[in-house]
Amino acid sequence: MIKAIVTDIEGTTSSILFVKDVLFPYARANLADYVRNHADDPQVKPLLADVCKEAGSELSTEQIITQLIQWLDEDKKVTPLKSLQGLIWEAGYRQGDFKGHLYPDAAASLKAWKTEGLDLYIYSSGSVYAQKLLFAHTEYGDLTPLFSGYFDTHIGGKKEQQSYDNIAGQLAIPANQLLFLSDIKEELDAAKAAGFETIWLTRDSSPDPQAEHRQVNSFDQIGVGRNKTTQA
Ligand SMILES: CSCCC(=O)C(=O)COP(=O)(O)O
Ligand SMILES: [Mg+2]
Repeated sequence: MIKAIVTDIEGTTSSILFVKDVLFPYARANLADYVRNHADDPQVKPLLADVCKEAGSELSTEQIITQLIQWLDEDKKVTPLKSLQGLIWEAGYRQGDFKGHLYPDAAASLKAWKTEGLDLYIYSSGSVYAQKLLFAHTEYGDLTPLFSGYFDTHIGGKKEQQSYDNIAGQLAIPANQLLFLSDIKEELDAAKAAGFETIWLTRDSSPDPQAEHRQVNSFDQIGVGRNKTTQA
């Protein structure tokens, strides 16, 4: 019996194009000015120090900016970059430049599952701050009350089994009572190795007949909750 659902964002609850064509370009366009203007802020300074640690050398502010832009262009899931992106997106959400994208089927199912008593969690490479911003500013209003918690790369990388062991440990729920939803097979493989139930959101792509994960193209097909099972 599934007690809680842990879901990925990009490609799962929300469109990849929203992240690639709206969020990432907005962060890229504003990153240099943001870092220059906030380099000494207490919440930014340690992130810039983490960039140097991650890069393995002392960098000037301008070199830090160049390094961050390189990681952003390569879509590297480096924790200080993800934290800075969240801080930069805040202005975009607050000014109404964009809203957090959510597939209609994801919004409806998340609401229904919560009503049925399932606990819902997010696990994304985007920072917890960025996750909360996205769900607080959707076409469906503020959906943050649906979620009982959020995980980002501070718990570990999404393709590592240990991260899912850590999540199950923090939630104090046996892994076989947790369902993980993602669009990325390697993330699902890691979750399955930790004992999670898994479902692969294939959305518009063709199913993979070899995969060990149940595949659906919409949240409507998932069918968990009271008197339901995760089996196809
Ligand atoms: C919090 S939304 C921004 C998503 C993001 O920055 C990202 O890297 C996508 O990661 P995900 O783990 O949701 O695929
Ligand atoms: Mg994803």
